[in-house]
Amino acid sequence: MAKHAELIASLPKAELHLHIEGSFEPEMMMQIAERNRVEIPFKTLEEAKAAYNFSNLQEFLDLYYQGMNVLRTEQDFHDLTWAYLKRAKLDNVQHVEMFYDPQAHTGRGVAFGTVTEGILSALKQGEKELGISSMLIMSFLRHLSEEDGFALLEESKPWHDKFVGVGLDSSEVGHPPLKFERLFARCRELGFKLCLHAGEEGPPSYVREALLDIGADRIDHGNRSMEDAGLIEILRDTQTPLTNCPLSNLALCVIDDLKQSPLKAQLEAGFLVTVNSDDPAYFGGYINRNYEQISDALDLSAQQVVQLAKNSFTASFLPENKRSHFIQKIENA
Ligand SMILES: Nc1ncnc2[nH]cnc12
Ligand SMILES: [Zn+2]
Repeated sequence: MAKHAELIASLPKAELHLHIEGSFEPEMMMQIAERNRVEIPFKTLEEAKAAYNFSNLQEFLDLYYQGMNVLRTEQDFHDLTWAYLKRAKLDNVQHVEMFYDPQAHTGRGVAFGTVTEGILSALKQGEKELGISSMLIMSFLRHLSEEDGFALLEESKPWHDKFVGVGLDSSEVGHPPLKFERLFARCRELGFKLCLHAGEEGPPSYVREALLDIGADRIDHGNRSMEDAGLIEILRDTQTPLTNCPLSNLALCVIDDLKQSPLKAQLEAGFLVTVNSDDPAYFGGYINRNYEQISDALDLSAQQVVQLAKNSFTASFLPENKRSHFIQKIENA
């Protein structure tokens, strides 16, 4: 058992970096494939699990996009989201800011409204029945063009009040934030928070672009920021949140060992860093397992674990009164 397992289980947490399509467990994938009569390349659960094996981001993404191909109906998206929320509840997640990738669905003929309404209905149910508050972040796929991004922004117009922000994900190297400079400027004008994956595989210059040229409100991953002393200073001084995903970093070979994670150094440098699960069905663990494994690997103190849980609310897009409510709850725990 992990050293701080009980403490971790007891702490209220916010999950700020979670792709709902990355919570698609192979069991559910097989059920939905059957229900929708969609062919998948696995005959058994064992075969599916054996395929969840990758050595970089692109290998993972190829599987991730293939897996979500079985999702076709509003009910599918509802079921996927509901399953995640029930699982998150077990880990004492009390607030989630969830990414989804509409272009990965509209690009194969599933309507934007089908995807979005399915997710939203489950989030509403999660609030009511599980007491988990939630916000939705619409992500742009960075391997597609900025023009495609503008088309998504237009298509999503009737739902703009349902999103707290927009994101940028998928294949990082070769697709720097500045490729989407005009798109994010427009999103900022529309009042969206900006969350960009940067510095996962890509160089520190991508984090600089996200932060200084685009004006990101949060950096997703940001591991490679540690290679740039100037950037370290900026991240500390601006308190721009970083959403670190330890088991994702390990599975995608961003690090060879959890001991190489920058998380402790970032905490000790005074960054507003958080722990998240990214794509938990693919990377071997939901949020508590991420906290447990990284705490053991880096020998984090109980105080540092508590700090991470507090950071998860401080770094959220919740209004100040709600953030301090949760932080108070942690202090009283
Ligand atoms: N870790 C990750 N990096 C980039 N794009 C993603 N889409 C889903 N998970 C991702
Ligand atoms: Zn991610």
